[in-house]
Amino acid sequence: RGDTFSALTSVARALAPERRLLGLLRRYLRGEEARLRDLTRFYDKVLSLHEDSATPVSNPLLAFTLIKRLQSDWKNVVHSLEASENIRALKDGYEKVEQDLPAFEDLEGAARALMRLQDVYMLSVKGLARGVFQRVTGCAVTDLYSPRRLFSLTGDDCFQVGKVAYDMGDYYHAIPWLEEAVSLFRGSYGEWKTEDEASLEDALDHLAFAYFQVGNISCALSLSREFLLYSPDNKRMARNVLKYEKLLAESPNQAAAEAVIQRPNVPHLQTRDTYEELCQTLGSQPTHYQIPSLYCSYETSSSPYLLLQPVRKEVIHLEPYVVLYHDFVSDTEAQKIRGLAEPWLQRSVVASGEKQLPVEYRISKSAWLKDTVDPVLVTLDHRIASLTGLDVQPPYAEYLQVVNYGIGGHYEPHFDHATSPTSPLYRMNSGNRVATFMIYLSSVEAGGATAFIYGNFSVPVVKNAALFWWNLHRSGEGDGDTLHAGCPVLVGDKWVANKWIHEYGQEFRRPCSSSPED
Ligand SMILES: O=C(O)CCC(=O)C(=O)O
Ligand SMILES: [Fe+2]
Repeated sequence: RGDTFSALTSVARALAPERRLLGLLRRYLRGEEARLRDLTRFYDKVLSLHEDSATPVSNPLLAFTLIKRLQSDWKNVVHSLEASENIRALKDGYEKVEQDLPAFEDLEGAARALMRLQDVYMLSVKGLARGVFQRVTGCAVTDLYSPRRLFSLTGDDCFQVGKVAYDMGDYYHAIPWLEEAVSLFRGSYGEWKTEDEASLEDALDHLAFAYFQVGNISCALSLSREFLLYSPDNKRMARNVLKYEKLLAESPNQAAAEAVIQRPNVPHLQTRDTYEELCQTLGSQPTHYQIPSLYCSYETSSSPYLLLQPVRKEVIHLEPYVVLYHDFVSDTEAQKIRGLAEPWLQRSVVASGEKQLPVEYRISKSAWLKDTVDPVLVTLDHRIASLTGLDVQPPYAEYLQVVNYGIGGHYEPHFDHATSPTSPLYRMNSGNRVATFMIYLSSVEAGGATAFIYGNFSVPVVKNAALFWWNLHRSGEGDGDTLHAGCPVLVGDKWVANKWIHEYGQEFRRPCSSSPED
């Protein structure tokens, strides 16, 4: 529980309990409909007796039934247990499903994901609430993705996102989401929805306080006044209005102060702008293909295997050296590997000192697959070895790490190699991670590119292709230029597999050098 949002397969699995709940609600509705039909029948019957005859009691049969109704029928109607039996069945059914439902941390994780997508892709909250994925820069509006069917959010949906930010003191995100909630609630005022947690008053209350927190007293005041229109007896709000009026009277220019709210701190601040720009290109490099040293070829070199089945190789970048091997796996192989990993997926962790921890900057689940699990993994190892010329037998390479990203799943700029001597990566006793071989096991609809920050390029998710790069210089020194990231997935189910190859075992395959530049 609490780990549904961090992989899309887990999110998909949450469809099952909802289908069970739908079944329960359908049964409940059928039961209640039948009950109300029967009550209506009784009502109509008695009503017609009152309307029909002039002296309904002159007939002894009618007189008898009047007495009987008042003595017995009405009591049975009013004290009927059917309604409570129906609701009991619904509640019992819900309790059985409850343990399979996402936890509050999932709601938080999913809400943070929407905010992340909003930030990295510069999406407008208004657009998101209407179901469109539009980047807004100044007056220019670009569609980053056009869904086949528009799906819009309700006031309560937007309130919940805003509330997650609000509770973290993150007013930068809370304000636009609560603004949207207020505007949607205003538009549907008076239409009560059973499923809603919040109302217009709640949204106004939170938004007013958020504006107060960032120093926008005049907005706080007008929202608080609007609140009092709906709940005039609220003492706390009345006190707030007085406080805001006093503050504004003391320093009237507060009214005009439109303070610029800073986006809350995120790691890698210095590289964040480049990272986000690279993500926004969604992997397209307009100028990149004009450089002659970057080329495509058929790799037939080192191994007889490749002569029989050449692999299309695309040199993407030289320093750091990054190549993309197209159609490295088949659709069947990709599907097979995803299926092997699925039951073992666990929240991804990162090395932090000597420990491994889940972090906000890596949102995915992953599983390690040993070669012995399935012959397809052995085939894959042979193929990697023949393409790279490196030894990928344990302990010279790690098991295959299969990764499934979650809602807005990402991996912010990082190095694959260890940057501290205490890193858990050294536990294999085969040195540092000299190279990364990463296979795209799925496509995505939008987002999820692999961005190389200092290389200033990003690679789109190309299904079945594999990306290769060296993490270390020939001297064994980490190559700082390999700082890279998995951009947040905007729309889609992204899967990758990592094969990390270590230094030892490669001495004659990639001879070392003392020049730090190599
Ligand atoms: O998913 C990606 O595009 C990059 C993943 C990555 O860098 C990693 O798993 O270490
Ligand atoms: Fe990486």
